[in-house]
Amino acid sequence: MIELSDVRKVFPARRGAAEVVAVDGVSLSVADGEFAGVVGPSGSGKSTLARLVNLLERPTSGGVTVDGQVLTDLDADGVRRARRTVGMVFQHFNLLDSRTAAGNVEHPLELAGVGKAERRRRVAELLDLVGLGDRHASRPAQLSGGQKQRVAIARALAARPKVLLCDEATSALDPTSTTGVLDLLRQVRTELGLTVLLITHEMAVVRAVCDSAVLLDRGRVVDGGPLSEVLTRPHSPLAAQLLPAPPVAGATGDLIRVTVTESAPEGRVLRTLAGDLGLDVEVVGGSVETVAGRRFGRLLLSVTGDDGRLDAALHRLRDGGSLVERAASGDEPPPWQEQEEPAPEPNREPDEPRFLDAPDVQR
Ligand SMILES: Nc1ncnc2c1ncn2[C@@H]1O[C@H](COP(=O)(O)OP(=O)(O)OP(=O)(O)O)[C@@H](O)[C@H]1O
Repeated sequence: MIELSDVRKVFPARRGAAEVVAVDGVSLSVADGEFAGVVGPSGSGKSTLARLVNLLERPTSGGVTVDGQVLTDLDADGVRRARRTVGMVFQHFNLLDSRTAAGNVEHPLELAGVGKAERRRRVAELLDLVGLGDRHASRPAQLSGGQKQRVAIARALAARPKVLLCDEATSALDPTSTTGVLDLLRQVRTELGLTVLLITHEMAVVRAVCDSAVLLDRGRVVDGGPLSEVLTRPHSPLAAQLLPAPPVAGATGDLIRVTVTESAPEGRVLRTLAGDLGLDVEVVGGSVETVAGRRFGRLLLSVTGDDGRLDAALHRLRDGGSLVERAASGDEPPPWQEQEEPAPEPNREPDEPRFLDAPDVQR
């Protein structure tokens, strides 16, 4: 379990630059076995937050507890020992080029003083686990990006950690390798009972693997929770990023956006509007995604009928558990969408479409 309580990290002013409050009073709890995401715009404090969890950065104030141990109470030696319970995977793999795949995985075991026979056994087991049982002798330069990240994951698991921190672990990978690495992370989470904290700017990654997520903005948590709750929460800026909504530009008529879920699926929504209430309904746009293993989607519907029947329709859908909003072509994106985006890196997937959240979301 990971527990952050009111954690702040202030980088002091240096060489004429002002001090930076990178993390500003974050409290966060990730349960044992949970796969949690941290998202937010560039500079919002995601990487700093990850580094606070294993005390690569010491918080300026606040407490960090991992697997029941209050890391912020430990001295430097204690922190070094406790850090073994936290594995870390980075965007650019951070492998030693001079060592083979096996040598890289063996490295933390050497540092921990594990005997040679045990090291060999463990390295073989780990490389098998990540699907590289036949690449022991390959050097990083001979491996693809996805394979390098698999070696890095094996290395992070060498000391049998309880927690795995992944900082943009798939951001340098092509889509196929990304899928393979995410599948592997889910697999090791389940097989080894790990708790995973995954930092990413890619909403598709959160949708694919996370059970929960928090949205950071300027060092603060501005939204978060289990994804199934977030996606049905009115006004949720995190839901707005997670589920692409169809743009309203160019659409005409009375427009409504409906969030569909497994308990209020699109078929039922359309039947209610067209069948029960006899409205003319046109699907203008929309998408349905699998998020946290369940189906969620947002539809933009153009509905024609008199005002009374339209109001009745909105009530009927809300009573049936759907999140419904009226949409208008003048919808403005909320302020958090206007912040500067990170510069795209090579091989990054194109930015996800963004959901334009209307201010009148109601159940
Ligand atoms: N060692 C440091 N010294 C001074 N400022 C720092 C340091 N590390 C990070 N910062 C600042 O703290 C803020 C948060 O940075 P951080 O890297 O945690 O953000 P991020 O959300 O991970 O950004 P990105 O998505 O671009 O990687 C930024 O303003 C950054 O410039």
